[in-house]
Amino acid sequence: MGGYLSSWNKSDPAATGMALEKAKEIVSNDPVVVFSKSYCPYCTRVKKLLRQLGASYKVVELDAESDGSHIQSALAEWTGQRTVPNVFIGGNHIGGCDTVTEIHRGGKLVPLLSQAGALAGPAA
Ligand SMILES: N[C@@H](CCC(=O)N[C@@H](CS)C(=O)NCC(=O)O)C(=O)O
Repeated sequence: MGGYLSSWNKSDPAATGMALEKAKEIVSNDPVVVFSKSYCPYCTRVKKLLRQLGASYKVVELDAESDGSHIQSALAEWTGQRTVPNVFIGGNHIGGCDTVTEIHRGGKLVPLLSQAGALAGPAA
């Protein structure tokens, strides 16, 4: 059985493996990474919070990437989380919008961002 319909959106271990390598490389190269979907309101909320805090962050919009569904599967295998936003800070998996918001409420988000080097230093 061939054709694009038979492969559409089905699990593809090789592609997921390659997507995992790619996701790990992105996460190790950027202090803050948000795997997102452009239409996702929770993603918008997280990106807005990070922007308001003055953090620099990398966004990967999975719905705009040709291998986005493979990256999503790879993230699910790696982190146990399939939903977006899927946020990493300092190379560590943090979670989604609820978790990031909760961490911020507890006063721990800014220190995490700072430790990861995502915040500009204090003005001289
Ligand atoms: N409680 C989650 C909600 C996230 C959520 O429901 N995201 C939706 C998109 S708006 C999702 O990932 N749905 C599954 C999918 O898009 O594959 C959070 O705080 O991040």
